Amino acid sequence: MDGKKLAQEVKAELKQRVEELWTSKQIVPRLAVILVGEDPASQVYVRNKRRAAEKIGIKTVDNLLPATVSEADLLDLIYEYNEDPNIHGILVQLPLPAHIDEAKVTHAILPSKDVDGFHPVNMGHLFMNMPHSLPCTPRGIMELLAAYGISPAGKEVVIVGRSNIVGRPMVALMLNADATVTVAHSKTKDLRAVTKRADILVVATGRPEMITGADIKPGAVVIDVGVNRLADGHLVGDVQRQTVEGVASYLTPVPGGVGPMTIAMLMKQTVEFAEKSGQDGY
Ligand SMILES: NC(=O)C1=CN([C@@H]2O[C@H](COP(=O)(O)OP(=O)(O)OC[C@H]3O[C@@H](n4cnc5c(N)ncnc54)[C@H](OP(=O)(O)O)[C@@H]3O)[C@@H](O)[C@H]2O)C=CC1
Ligand SMILES: Nc1nc(=O)c2c([nH]1)NC[C@@H]1CN(c3ccc(C(=O)N[C@@H](CCC(=O)O)C(=O)O)cc3)C=[N+]21
Ligand SMILES: [Mg+2]
Repeated sequence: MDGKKLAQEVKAELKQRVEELWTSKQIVPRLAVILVGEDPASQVYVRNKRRAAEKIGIKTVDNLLPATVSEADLLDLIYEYNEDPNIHGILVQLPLPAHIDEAKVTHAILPSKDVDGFHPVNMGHLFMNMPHSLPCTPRGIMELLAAYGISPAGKEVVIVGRSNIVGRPMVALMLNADATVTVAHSKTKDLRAVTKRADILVVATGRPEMITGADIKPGAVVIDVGVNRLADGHLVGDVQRQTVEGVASYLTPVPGGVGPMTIAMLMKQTVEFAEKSGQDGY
């Protein structure tokens, strides 16, 4: 499944919507990105986001804060963006340094500007199938499946991983799409027995190539969320491509699968918020 190609198509459509927003309302979508510390992987994401935004016509306001920044100063920056009517989306790159409370920061972002969909209000709405903001990675996966004509309705969907960023919101989106959902994690007994049931398997563990061909039902659709940088600089997923390829009907590559879709969905959410600005919010 070619996430890179689909992401290009999504971004081309967004570019048109951004032009229309300017013509009709003289609004430029603006996204504030906050990165704390100098984690090299995070810097790559921030750079990719900035590049995608530039192409579409979204303005990004990048804040690269030192790892030593205080929680109070970080919160103050968020409050400023909450108040600023020209900022439509706020994203704080996770994980944060240990001295900063991630929950406190996530909860400080105004739900109406929460492009990641991580605020408990947005997460709650999502689980009740009344979403305001959709987490980018799971949403990108749903759009990939749709583009390939794969409907989760009535299917056995197994999600490996239960993080707030990927696994949990993925559960909600799959349930909202009428799948029968099973969630596996590090305490799951006999993981293979569980993954082998899946018609659609979503893997988000951060364990390089942990899922192999022996873990898959023949013909399954396999979505690899993992992005693991090996010591030799090589990028691999959580799924072992060589052994899974021959067993699965579809597999998302790493790189070029879920990653580019995540960025495209971040752009989409920002444009949607800009389009809604001035309307009844929260
Ligand atoms: N492509 C993209 O857009 C994105 C990619 N990623 C990538 O996806 C991966 C996962 O990210 P994230 O969800 O943030 O990771 P977390 O570390 O937050 O969560 C990992 C989850 O996997 C579970 N897990 C870990 N080891 C095993 C195991 N051996 N068997 C079964 N379950 C296991 C954990 O279980 P437990 O809860 O019990 O600890 C946990 O729920 C990473 O590689 C990350 O880089 C993440 C976000 C976006
Ligand atoms: N608040 C927050 N929101 C996030 O969405 C978020 C986050 N924090 N912290 C980190 C994870 C990870 N993540 C990725 C996004 C894009 C790629 C991506 O574009 N990957 C490319 C290649 C990247 C490369 O070459 O390194 C690909 O898979 O083809 C990867 C990973 C978003 N995350
Ligand atoms: Mg922390």
